[in-house]
Amino acid sequence: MPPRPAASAWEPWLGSGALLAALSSDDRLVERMFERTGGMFRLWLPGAGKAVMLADPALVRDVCRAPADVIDAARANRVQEPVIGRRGLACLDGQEHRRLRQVMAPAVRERVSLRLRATTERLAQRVADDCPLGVPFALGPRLHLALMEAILSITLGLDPAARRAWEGPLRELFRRAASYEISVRYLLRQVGGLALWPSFHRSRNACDRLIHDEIARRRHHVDPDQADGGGDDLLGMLLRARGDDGARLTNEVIRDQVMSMIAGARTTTATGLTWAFERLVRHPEVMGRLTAESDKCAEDAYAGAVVYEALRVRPPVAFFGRVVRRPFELGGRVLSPGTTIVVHLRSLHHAPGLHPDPETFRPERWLGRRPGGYGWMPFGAGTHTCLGDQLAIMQMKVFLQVFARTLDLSPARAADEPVRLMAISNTPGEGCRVVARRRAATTG
Ligand code: HEM
Repeated sequence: MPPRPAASAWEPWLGSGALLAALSSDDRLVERMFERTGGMFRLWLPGAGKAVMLADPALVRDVCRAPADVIDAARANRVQEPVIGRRGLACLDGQEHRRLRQVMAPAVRERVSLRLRATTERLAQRVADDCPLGVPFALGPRLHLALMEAILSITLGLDPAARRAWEGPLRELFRRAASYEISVRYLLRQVGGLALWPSFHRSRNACDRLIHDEIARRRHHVDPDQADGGGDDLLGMLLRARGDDGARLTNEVIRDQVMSMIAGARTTTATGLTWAFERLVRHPEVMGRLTAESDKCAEDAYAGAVVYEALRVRPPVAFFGRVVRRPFELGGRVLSPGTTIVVHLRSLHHAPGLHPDPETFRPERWLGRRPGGYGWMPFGAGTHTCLGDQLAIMQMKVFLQVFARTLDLSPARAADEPVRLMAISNTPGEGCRVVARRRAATTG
């Protein structure tokens, strides 16, 4: 990043304008603000007040390394509280947060290489086989449905028949939670903007009833003191877990973690995968190399590199946030308590001097090395880093390889799909419109 120019009185106004423009789907102004200000600018965030937006890796590192009594890693996530609940993982801090992460991690981290991989392969093959042939269609919505199915199975072990009862209420709840209405209501929460929202509460209650019925059914039928009593999905692990005092988790705490997992996984991996295909179909040489590797079935190094690169050039989550607890010096400025720090991931990943030729989609840059440090952080960083990172990477690699083995994909239109900011997701404007043809080698 170039040296930071002196702060101007106009900066928060310009910064807020740039964010507004980004929310109405043009984030070029955000990039221009970063160019003007050397990777950090001030703005006002609706509902949160004073804020700075960051894209300078050195400053992001300073924020991520700051001690917990200076930077609050959970407070910025409270905007998720209406859905994931007060005790949802992202809203917690300290000992309670650490303990719950330890309980939940095995469901999505340690099992990733075993049974989940085979299940993911079967799911990806079904989705690839169901794609229409020879006509343009949007691949994204199909990936979203498939990955929702996956997370419901990992979290609650739901089979297809049981899943049908959950899909409607969850869709309804998340439709409201991702709408602009929730931002306005969050802004007005002090005067009852969220409390006085009957349709939202009806949707949430419908989901809560399903979760509590499932908890009750498991508690009744299985002995959670057995090694795999309660099931080997996330819910089973939560039912068997005990707190430091030896007591079991309450139904409310379990409900909040189930919702945290579904909310965390619901669109993120599918959006990342949709972007990976959007990039691949516009880079036939990359697709060719992925296909050659996938045909061998034994390796996935190149598929991994494609995933890392897609998450770099088009991170599905647009930002993550932290809040200042005590006066904090950052890049020559002192941020006062209560200031929200927003890390803008796409600009960070394109910061000058970080990745050579940053605009180019080139998976080769990741061959023989894993991303690390503060210049690649699609999953955030520190104590609140994404719990599903390894699961998401595995799912993306498997889908890419199965699709490459099964179909020839080409873009339905030549131009890149625009990046649309929806809530905090960067989504492909057309949902990745492609034309699929069955690969000659794989037919019959
Ligand atoms: C490509 C896919 C994904 C991306 C890009 C992504 C991104 C993120 C980001 C940026 C955060 C915030 C991290 C921070 O504040 O430092 C986060 C948190 C979280 N994610 Fe993901 N995520 C993905 C997939 C998943 C999946 C599949 C799951 C569930 C299995 C999941 C569950 C969570 C949870 C529970 C948290 C909160 C962790 C905590 O606060 O301790 N995510 N994710």
